[in-house]
Amino acid sequence: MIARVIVDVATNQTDRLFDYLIPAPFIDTILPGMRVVVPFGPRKVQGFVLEIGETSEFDIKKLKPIEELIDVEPPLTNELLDLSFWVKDQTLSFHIGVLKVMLPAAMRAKYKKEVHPHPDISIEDMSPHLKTFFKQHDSVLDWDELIKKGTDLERKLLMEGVKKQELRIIPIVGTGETKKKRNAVRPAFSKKELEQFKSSLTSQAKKQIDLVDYFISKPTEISVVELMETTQTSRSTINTLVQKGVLVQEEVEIRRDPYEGRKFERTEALPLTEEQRAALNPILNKMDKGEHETFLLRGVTGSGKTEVYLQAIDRALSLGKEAIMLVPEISLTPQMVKRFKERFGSEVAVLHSALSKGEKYDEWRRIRDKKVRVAVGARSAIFAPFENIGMIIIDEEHETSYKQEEAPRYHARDVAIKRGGYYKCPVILGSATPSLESFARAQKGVYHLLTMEKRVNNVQLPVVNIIDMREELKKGNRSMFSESLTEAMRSRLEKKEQMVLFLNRRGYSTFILCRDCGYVAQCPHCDISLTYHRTNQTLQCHYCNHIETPPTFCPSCEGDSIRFFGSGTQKVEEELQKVFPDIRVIRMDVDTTKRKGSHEKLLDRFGSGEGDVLLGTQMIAKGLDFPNITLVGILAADSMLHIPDFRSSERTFQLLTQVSGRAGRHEKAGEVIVQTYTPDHYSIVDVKQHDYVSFYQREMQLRKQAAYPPYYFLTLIHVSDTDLTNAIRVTEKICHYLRENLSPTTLIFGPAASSIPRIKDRYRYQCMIKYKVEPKMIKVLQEIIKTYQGEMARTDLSVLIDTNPYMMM
Ligand SMILES: Nc1ncnc2c1ncn2[C@@H]1O[C@H](COP(=O)(O)OP(=O)(O)OP(=O)(O)O)[C@@H](O)[C@H]1O
Ligand SMILES: [Zn+2]
Ligand SMILES: [Zn+2]
Repeated sequence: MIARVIVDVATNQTDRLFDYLIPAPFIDTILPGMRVVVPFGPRKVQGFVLEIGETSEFDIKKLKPIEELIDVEPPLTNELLDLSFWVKDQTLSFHIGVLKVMLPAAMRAKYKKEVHPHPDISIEDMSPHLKTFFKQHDSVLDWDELIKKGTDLERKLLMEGVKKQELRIIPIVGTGETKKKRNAVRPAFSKKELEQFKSSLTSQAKKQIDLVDYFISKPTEISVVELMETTQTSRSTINTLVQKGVLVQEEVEIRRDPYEGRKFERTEALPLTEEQRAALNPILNKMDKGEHETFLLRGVTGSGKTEVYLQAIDRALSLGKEAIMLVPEISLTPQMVKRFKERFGSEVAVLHSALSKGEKYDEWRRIRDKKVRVAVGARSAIFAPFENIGMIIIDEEHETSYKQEEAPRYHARDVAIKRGGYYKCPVILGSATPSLESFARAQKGVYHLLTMEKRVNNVQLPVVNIIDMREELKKGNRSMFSESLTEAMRSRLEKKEQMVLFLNRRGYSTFILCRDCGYVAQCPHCDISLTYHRTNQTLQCHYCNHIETPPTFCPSCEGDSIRFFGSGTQKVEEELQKVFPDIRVIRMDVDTTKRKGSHEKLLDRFGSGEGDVLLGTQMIAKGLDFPNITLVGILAADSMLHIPDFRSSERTFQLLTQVSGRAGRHEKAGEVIVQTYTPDHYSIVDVKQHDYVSFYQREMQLRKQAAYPPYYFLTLIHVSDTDLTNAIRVTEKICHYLRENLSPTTLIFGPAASSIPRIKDRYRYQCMIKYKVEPKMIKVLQEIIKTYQGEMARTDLSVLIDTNPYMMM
């Protein structure tokens, strides 16, 4: 017997199946989808078994045997193995990279496996040899040890035990951060004793008193870190009380189910509005018939798309099937997760990047073991290893985070549709602002278009006012808030209503500039200006992490007119405090949400009314559904328009619409104030009118003129090298080769310097291909990779191909 294996060595020469002999003990147990250890040249490497066969095209005598089975049950299903071939071709990736991206990160490393008697079987009922085996060993047995040390017969018997379900193998996957424990303290005294102790303290021991007070009101265990946070005390104060015997310190296990112990009230399906019903029916119809179709659900913000998703998933479950729900990372908020947990309870697994490796593995395991039937997660959840999928949903389908920006450069939307075809189930792409590609496909009838134009309960869409900031300047208002916005904020503060202030992070960061000579601090390794970070007063490069201290004198003219420009969220917060000294600001940006769970805490605080303003970046644009928000202010609406990317208008329109959508979602009417320097730009005007279709039509005109998607397909080839001339030379050669080999209707642009011509001391060039039909495309691109493979391995040259680019820089 032969196993065909993809080995974990990513070069072009290895990107194919290698044949290995299956040693006798593994013959009955080995299955496609399992990982193995195999000899490869002088090394031992991991690999995935993709096929098992009787014969090899190669000389059997020269084949080497598999050394080890890493998995006892295959982590990848047959369908995912098939899918991996397709993904690798579509994205021009190494096969091994695709297989690995389908598994949770914790499984990319080796892990321990414990052997236990199967819980459904008593040792007495086991086959005789296993019985004696367990009688001899009463401690926990390590699977790999047993396999390594055992005789061939013993190995075979063990394998059979697993197959016959007499044994159970429990993988012990480390969390990566391994420590699963934390320090906690609890009071050793009763409430009365605590009070007595408190009275024995002098008033100098203020911090100790604070701690004692805390435990008088809350006599339960709390982690040391949390205690320090809530009581604003130090570890040493806590230690003092531990030494005095007032508190007991102990190590407690951190539970890996992040939602364990949390109670979710079950919700029932809501009676649908007419529009929701009209959207849901055709989807249910397809599901009942067991047919695949891709639906594009365009529903304005607050139209109740989520309820449609929930009921579609519900139908899949009642048909005995499973469902995958994708949400962009940033809108995978606790609020969002809650809505799914409340409806489907313990049927839901959640996969997102805020989980630790171990937690992610546990959730993934629950899917693979069929313990849950709904997977909610960000991009990679599209590979959830279900085997009977009835529904796949991609919320906010226009989000570019569904495209992975490193190899394998897959788009979750394409994978979703591929899997939907395999399982003959519907796929819903939902958005208030669909991508142009998807809407164009819906217009052509490739996707089935469903529309919801009204908000639930006839709530009105917010009134959008556009403020021309050039006029403000003329009036002499130099602050970052226009008069209208200041007035609107004042009135919300009076009415005790809440507001959201949005600052676009991208293209709008703080930099330093010399007012005399125009010097801007630049990264010495990248052609990009450095960003000023207020918190630790440094200049940082966001591309290579270079850090330096800001100059006090201009390095160029030696003048002292160095100023900080632009406005980050911190700056906005300071300005807000100046105008409204009592305003309570909850700021959400990369700095305030670094710690795990802080995102949730900030939103909870805002939800419970502890803040007047939620101030933030992209992070607050989506998914928020708070009834008391009646004002949304957008500070620099056009900052993204100037990014050199053909999608910049589309992104501006999408983002502004999403942020606006946070206002007035319930009883209270909403207002949006958009501050801009380009009030006449259609992507801003159409936001005011809530007119997606108008925006779509104008943008399509421009895309047509400029030959961009959806009229053309794009492929971008990035060439970079520390050696400038070589980067140019290689790009020239590639362009030449493409011109020779692709059809005459295909447009080839390049070589051109990238819009950031240098990053980390590497010079960057591009070649862009625009095409309509190009059957030879994949072959030609594979040829290019092959040509430069060797040079890339030996030198600093890098040639990257992106067959569906979203980052044009
Ligand atoms: N049929 C219904 N009856 C009553 N309330 C509903 C119904 N459907 C949805 N809702 C409520 O309406 C509000 C808006 O719905 P939801 O958040 O699903 O909208 P959405 O279309 O997903 O919006 P967005 O794109 O802005 O996130 C929610 O509070 C939801 O609970
Ligand atoms: Zn200067
Ligand atoms: Zn840099």
